[in-house]
Amino acid sequence: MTQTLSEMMPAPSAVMPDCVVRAFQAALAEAWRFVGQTAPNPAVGCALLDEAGEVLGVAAHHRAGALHAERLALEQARQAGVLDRVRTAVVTLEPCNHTGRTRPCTEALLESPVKTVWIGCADPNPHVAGGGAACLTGAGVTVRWLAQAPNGAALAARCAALLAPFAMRMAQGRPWITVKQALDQHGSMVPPAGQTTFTTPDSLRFAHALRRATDLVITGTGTVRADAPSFTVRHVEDHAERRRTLVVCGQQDHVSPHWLEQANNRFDVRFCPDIRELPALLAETPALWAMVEAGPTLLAALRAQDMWDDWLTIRQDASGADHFSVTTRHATALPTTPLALFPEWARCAEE
Ligand SMILES: NC(=O)C1=CN([C@@H]2O[C@H](COP(=O)(O)OP(=O)(O)OC[C@H]3O[C@@H](n4cnc5c(N)ncnc54)[C@H](OP(=O)(O)O)[C@@H]3O)[C@@H](O)[C@H]2O)C=CC1
Ligand SMILES: Nc1c(N[C@@H]2O[C@H](COP(=O)(O)O)[C@@H](O)[C@H]2O)[nH]c(=O)[nH]c1=O
Repeated sequence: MTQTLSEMMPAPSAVMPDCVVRAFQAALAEAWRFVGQTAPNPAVGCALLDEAGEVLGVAAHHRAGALHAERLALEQARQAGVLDRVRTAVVTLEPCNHTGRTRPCTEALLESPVKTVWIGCADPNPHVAGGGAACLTGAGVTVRWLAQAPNGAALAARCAALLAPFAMRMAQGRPWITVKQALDQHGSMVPPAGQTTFTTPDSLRFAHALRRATDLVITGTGTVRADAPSFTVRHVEDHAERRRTLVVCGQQDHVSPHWLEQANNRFDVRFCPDIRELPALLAETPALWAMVEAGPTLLAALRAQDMWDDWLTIRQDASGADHFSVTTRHATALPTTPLALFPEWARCAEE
């Protein structure tokens, strides 16, 4: 018997209902609050819905060793007395199916009344890839991939942006590297005498939010000598209880012992005399996302070695206003840069 073309085509993927769109937005927003605190684990968000599509709860993974987003969301639903009503789970990352620091999330979902799981991104961890979705499907749960929904591309890109630092770690064994470069109206990076910065208060808040979201700062001895920088998060709130790493490129005896003593109180300080050794040094740290705050000499060296993933330029015009632009080195294009998760993203344009 011959089949018609439409009979041979797979059934079209389900359109994502509005309630699932809202649930993904809520899960992404909750996960974003913990970006910079979860390393070596990825930031993940989860939302739970009832039969009618009402969001019953939202949770995120807070830090390595704490409950995964799915387990925390289910536990919160149990405590709120609404666990019996849960029918759909929306997760930014494929639920895990292995026992690491915690038990598999697939187990928790299968023990719950969840019938459908919407997944934002596949797990890029080569040791566990594919296991979570297959396990759920095998147990009779309906699994829907965001990217396959006809209206899912934009949210799938946001989930990929959230996951990009972890995905880089899995693919290349090093953190995602974001360069932040401030230029004055003449194209110079050097601040006026007596200052370490010259960008607007809004831009400084953005820069400090980027510090908060990243796990590691890369700088050069030239910047340390010129600015004695603190690299602390001051212009935005920072509740994170974690110790970040500071990598200083250059010779240790080129920085003052006093600055180094203060830096050691705040950071795990590492020196990198040759940036060809930087990938190996970064691989030794648990960092997912690194931020470069360095002067023109080190930036030129990083560019020459292709040692960056996205490059954020904050350029001041003659009126003192700042303009943001982002270049990415990856063919996957802008939406997958983790910078896309910042509320300020709308200010950025591709160069
Ligand atoms: N506008 C902005 O966004 C920023 C501006 N600045 C400004 O930049 C100025 C400082 O710039 P600059 O002197 O260029 O300082 P850098 O921060 O670029 O540090 C330069 C040092 O980095 C080290 N370095 C360079 N290349 C390599 C390499 N391939 N491997 C390992 N180490 C390397 C060398 O250290 P060594 O000599 O010890 O070997 C070099 O002297 C200051 O005025 C500061 O305020 C700084 C940060 C951001
Ligand atoms: N000049 C410049 C920046 N410069 C970066 O900020 C560092 C100072 O940080 P801190 O010691 O924490 O105040 C400085 O050494 C350099 O790395 N950053 C910006 O957002 N805008 C700016 O205009």
